[in-house]
Amino acid sequence: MSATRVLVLNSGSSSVKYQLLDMRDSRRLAMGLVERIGEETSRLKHTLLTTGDSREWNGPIADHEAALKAVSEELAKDGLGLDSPELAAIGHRVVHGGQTFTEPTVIDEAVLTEIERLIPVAPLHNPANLTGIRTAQALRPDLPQVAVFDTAFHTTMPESAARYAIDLKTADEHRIRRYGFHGTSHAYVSRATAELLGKAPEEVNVIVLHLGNGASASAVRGGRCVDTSMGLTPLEGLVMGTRSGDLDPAVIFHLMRVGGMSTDEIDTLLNKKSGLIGLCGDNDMREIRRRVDEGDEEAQLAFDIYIHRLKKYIGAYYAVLGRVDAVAFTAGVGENASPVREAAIAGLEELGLAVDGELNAVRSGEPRLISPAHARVAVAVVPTDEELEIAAQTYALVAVGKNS
Ligand SMILES: Nc1ncnc2c1ncn2[C@@H]1O[C@H](COP(=O)(O)OP(=O)(O)O)[C@@H](O)[C@H]1O
Ligand SMILES: CC(=O)OP(=O)(O)O
Ligand SMILES: [Mg+2]
Repeated sequence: MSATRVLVLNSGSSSVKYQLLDMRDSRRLAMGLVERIGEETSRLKHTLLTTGDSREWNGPIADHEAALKAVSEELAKDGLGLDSPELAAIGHRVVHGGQTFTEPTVIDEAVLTEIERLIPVAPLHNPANLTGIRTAQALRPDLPQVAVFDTAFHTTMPESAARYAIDLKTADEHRIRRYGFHGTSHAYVSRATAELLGKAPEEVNVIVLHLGNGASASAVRGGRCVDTSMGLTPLEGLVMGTRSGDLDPAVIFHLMRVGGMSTDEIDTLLNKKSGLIGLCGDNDMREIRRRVDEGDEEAQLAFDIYIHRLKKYIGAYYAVLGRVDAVAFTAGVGENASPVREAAIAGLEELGLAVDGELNAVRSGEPRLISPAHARVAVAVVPTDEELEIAAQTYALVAVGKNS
């Protein structure tokens, strides 16, 4: 019996998402989520997809190591434990791979050292990713562990997009450049959008809008990323759940000199207390829309700022690409919030962009067009599947070794 299963771990700052897939037919066997790690009210939700049964566990889970052990126990209850001989590999989402990692990579000590070296540029993400890897290694030391990097898809950006206009020597000394993130999602969604249009990825230019709690836009020409909105860290670009996105860098000097704030305080302000939550106290788009519908002015302003920034990036990437075949909305907000899609595209008719109200209101887990028939540019909702993409890349890497 050959091992054909892959466990995918996506360790976030306070959560772990996981999926177990059988790569013979890319079928999901189990999936789940541990959230609020480090709090008293942590929660583990596990679903066995072969039966559809779900279990929930509530109580304190101290750290990512404890979370992964709890996940391993849940999987074992369904006979899918990490000790299974059918497990071929564990695939890990790693957020920052710098310029070093342009491909999925089998993890060894040197790879771990490099991921650790990149912590200063991904302080919310890389430490959690590392704990996930180390815990998984301790549970199955014999198994290949593969890192799939958020930054990899963006390494095709030309220097004109990847460089900041600062002194070259200083930039190079500190490896300051635009890396971009959510690359696994941008890669998957741009390919799925081409498929939806019945074309090969090489034939189409797509603007991908990944709108989750973290949010980023990318310009993809013929399957290759040519620009993206996140930069050195996942703080640049769009307005996000808790992150400010773009601002005048002088805001930081001002807060230090005039506001008397420390570097760490400003870091926390911009990464955790800004964006939608900073503007209106809520970061969940469902809650913000509910408040907007009740006439809440703060929520309306937060929504308007969010949409204004999004629209600016659509225009910018239209100009970068020159010709656009599709704009694709994805992730939690992009897939579910029809008012966001409607407002972001409103007024762009001259660019060939429009949304059909009825199509936009459809709720579905399938890729779908929401632009009117015969529109010059397709507008689409394309659900992302970072876990499937990580599993496919992980399996491709380990299966090649086995079959050759
Ligand atoms: N039905 C919905 N309507 C509007 N927004 C939604 C809906 N469901 C989820 N969201 C938004 O999606 C966000 C989470 O997106 P997700 O892609 O899962 O983020 P992440 O992977 O960064 O945690 C939530 O914070 C919420 O704003
Ligand atoms: C890179 C990033 O912002 O990731 P997430 O959306 O998972 O926070
Ligand atoms: Mg996400």
